[in-house]
Amino acid sequence: MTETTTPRTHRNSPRSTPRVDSEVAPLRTVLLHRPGNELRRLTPRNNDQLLFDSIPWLDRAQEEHDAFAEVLRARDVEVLLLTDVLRSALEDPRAHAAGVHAAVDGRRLGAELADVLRSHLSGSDPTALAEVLTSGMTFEELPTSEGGSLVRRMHHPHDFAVDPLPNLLFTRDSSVWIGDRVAVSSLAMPARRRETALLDLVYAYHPRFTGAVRAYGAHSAPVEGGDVLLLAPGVLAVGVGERTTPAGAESLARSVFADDIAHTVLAVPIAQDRATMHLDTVCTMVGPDAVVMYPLAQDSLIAYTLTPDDEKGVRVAGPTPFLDAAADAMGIDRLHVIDTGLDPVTAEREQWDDGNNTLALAPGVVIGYERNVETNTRLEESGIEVVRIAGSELGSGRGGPRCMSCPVIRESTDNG
Ligand SMILES: NC(=O)NCCC[C@H](N)C(=O)O
Repeated sequence: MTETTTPRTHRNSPRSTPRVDSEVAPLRTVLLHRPGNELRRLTPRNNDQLLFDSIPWLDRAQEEHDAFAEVLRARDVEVLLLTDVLRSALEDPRAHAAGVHAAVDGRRLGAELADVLRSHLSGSDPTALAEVLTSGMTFEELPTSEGGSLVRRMHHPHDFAVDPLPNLLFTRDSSVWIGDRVAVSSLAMPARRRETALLDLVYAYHPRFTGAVRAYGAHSAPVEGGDVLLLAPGVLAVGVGERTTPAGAESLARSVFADDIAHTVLAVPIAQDRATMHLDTVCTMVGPDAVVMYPLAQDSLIAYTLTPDDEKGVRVAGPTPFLDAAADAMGIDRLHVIDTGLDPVTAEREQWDDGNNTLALAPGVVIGYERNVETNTRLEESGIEVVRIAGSELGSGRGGPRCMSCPVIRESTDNG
């Protein structure tokens, strides 16, 4: 299967520079990652640590992902693939040096092997470097060298000299556009931390993102994009749980207030469980004033309301029920919850399979996994168009269409 190398240019879009103000305004450009050899690194011994629930079948996962990308292109969405933009960015010698730096972990390799790997990667072309950065490298794949490194001799040949990044698939989490600024996430789990360096160099050196101004600091307290919902222009909800920490939510709020790109941040506690690792696993927006939400969360979600104070600090109010706090901040009467009306067992099963993790293509039009039959049916009964995609393999990493997509351009909300 060949990889799309040239993103298709969208038509009829008045907006061509990155900007995202809402969850549901018409989607124009999105960053995806087509799964690659990094998934071949998963074994029953490492999949827990690498945050996968089983061992995906790569060929089928690629087919499913290609179909996902095609659904987007068919709706006139420009699809940027992370591997393509990473390779292009690595053409810049400064990005190449940053990539080599990100790959070589001297603490793991020791001075001698670190030098060997650094010099090997410094001479490699952008495609080869991108492959190592995404798929990692085992000790047996390291370049040969003179002498007898203790590190090389004592490691198992299949140990990772450079860790693979199978969760790159979930581009939602590693960066998030807020207005015309991009926040490169500070990812919480060790298995995902190196993703920050890759997104950092893409946004710094890919010509498409020249001039992109940053929000938040990539090396601040953990904030993951799956926890960040742009409820309305200037209003963010930030899940705080297994990934985003209270300190992360507070410092993101400080940063967006200082940049004047938001006026309210709702910090929403979520259970510290794998099933609810991000806010978007229990709640996503399907219309400008409507969400689909895990029924068991509907009455229990609360929010602390953060606003800027006069001293350039953050005022904290609440907690109050999330739906009330959200409607208040959005300036609407009510944030409607689409009633999926599922019995508790079906609700739990479909939540686990990312039934609530929809990606809005436009107000009232979302992409969802086909397997969540009942959630999708109830959404349609409420007037939401659901474009179904297969995800039997993609879902093994526990992420749905929203998790697998980072919107880069959405149309202005005036017409959305
Ligand atoms: N926003 C999301 O919920 N993303 C899914 C991330 C799944 C990935 N295997 C992880 O555990 O981080």
